[in-house]
Amino acid sequence: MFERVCIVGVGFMGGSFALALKERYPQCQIFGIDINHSAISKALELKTIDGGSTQIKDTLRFDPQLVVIATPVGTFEEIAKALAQLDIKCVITDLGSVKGRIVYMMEEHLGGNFVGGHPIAGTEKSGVENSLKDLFKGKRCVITPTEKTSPQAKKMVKDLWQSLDALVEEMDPYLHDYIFGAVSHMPHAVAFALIDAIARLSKDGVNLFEYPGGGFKDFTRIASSDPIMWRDIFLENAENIVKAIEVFQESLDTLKSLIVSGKAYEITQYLSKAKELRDRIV
Ligand SMILES: NC(=O)C1=CN([C@@H]2O[C@H](COP(=O)(O)OP(=O)(O)OC[C@H]3O[C@@H](n4cnc5c(N)ncnc54)[C@H](O)[C@@H]3O)[C@@H](O)[C@H]2O)C=CC1
Ligand SMILES: O=C(O)C(=O)Cc1ccc(O)cc1
Repeated sequence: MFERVCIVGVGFMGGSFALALKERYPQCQIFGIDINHSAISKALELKTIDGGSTQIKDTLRFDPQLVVIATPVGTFEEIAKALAQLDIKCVITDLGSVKGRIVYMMEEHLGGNFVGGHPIAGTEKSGVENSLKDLFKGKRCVITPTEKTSPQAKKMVKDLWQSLDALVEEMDPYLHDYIFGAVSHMPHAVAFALIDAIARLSKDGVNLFEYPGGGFKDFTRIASSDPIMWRDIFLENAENIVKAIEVFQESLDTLKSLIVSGKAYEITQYLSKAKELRDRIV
């Protein structure tokens, strides 16, 4: 089914997508584009890609059936403009964590052949050397077609994700940003901020980072995530994230007041409700 696929951004996600494609379609040739020369050489060395270039114009030479954009979301507009200038006619999709405005902007440049995508699968690691071939298996993948999306392009992207054993769900681009602003982006902001707080609570020669137990490590693993990727997500989905942070601050303030006033019963109620909701997550 797939013979030539081009991946723009050969990092953790682009590399994982390449490995998953290769496993499913062993005959598929994968060409990587990355502004960072060392990403291309590592990917070639690991045989994650079959060819590569630091120049997006080389996409044309490869004549792909599909282009997958896997760079930080802040780079999407310049990449869409470059692909539009090359007059690329194939289907184009992406793996970015923010959709909303971005999807409509990409469509302005690329037309109905663009289909927004977001696999809800990842880790705190970045770089092609950390790529995982089974990353998408059994994981949700949101696609965000609009009224402008070509039905054939949508079908190609949907079928591809299903063939990689992902669980595809279609969603409005702005609803996507509300949901993932709350369940993914805000918790990452909280994890980064928690580390900042612990740094500021360390004092008089006491380095609090020497003492964490498993809970702290579990909770803050995602604060090891790539700063550029997360800067771009925070800026691109700012409105939803700021609202979610405000709601979180209210929840924290409620708990804080219960602690300050020593209301043991109410604290138990608050914690029991949170535990019950958390225990329901599969
Ligand atoms: N890391 C994760 O767990 C997940 C990430 N995503 C999304 O996937 C995308 C990629 O993330 P990662 O692979 O984790 O990042 P990464 O940092 O591992 O890889 C990004 C790659 O893009 C390259 N790049 C940056 N600007 C470029 C440009 N203008 N042209 C060509 N290449 C460029 C970088 O050199 C790097 O190799 C992001 O949009 C992110 O929001 C989505 C789901 C999960
Ligand atoms: O590391 C984790 O647990 C993540 O939550 C990874 C992740 C990061 C960004 C996404 O858009 C989707 C998944």
